Amino acid sequence: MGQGLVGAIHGFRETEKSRWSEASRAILQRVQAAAFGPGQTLLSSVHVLDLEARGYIKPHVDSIKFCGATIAGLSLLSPSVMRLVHTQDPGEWLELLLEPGSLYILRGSARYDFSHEILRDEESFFGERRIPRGRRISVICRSLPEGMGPGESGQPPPAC
Ligand SMILES: O=C(O)CCC(=O)C(=O)O
Ligand SMILES: [Fe+2]
Repeated sequence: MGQGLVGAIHGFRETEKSRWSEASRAILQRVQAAAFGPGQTLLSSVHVLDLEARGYIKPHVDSIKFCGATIAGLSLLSPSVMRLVHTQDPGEWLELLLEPGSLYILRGSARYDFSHEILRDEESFFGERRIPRGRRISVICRSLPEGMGPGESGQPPPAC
């Protein structure tokens, strides 16, 4: 696990999955086509995170050692709010409403210069709108760090 994430996620279980049904593979291929460039190699397994209704993710930047330039996450079941905050200027922030079935893509400045977090139920508002949190499952694809071949990732982190 990347150092950035230790202790960042509360109320969860997770797995790394590399074998998928044909139907799921078709969906993952759409995610990959939308989010990743032809020059990007993906981590060999996909990260599946199951957050309970009271679970949440504290602000963090995914490890630059274990994860490359792009993070793409498919959200399932409960809607949630993801907040991005600039690491050098906390006054610069934005929130994303992650509807079930939606895909977010963090790359460029959003990947490196902003932390991301998933708000806990008590704080789960999108603007004025209350977004009650239930169980949420996310399916997260990440690229490998630049210059790292698929066989060189060492211990694949359960999460970045
Ligand atoms: O659940 C998500 O969509 C994000 C998870 C996350 O930030 C992480 O595993 O690093
Ligand atoms: Fe993350």
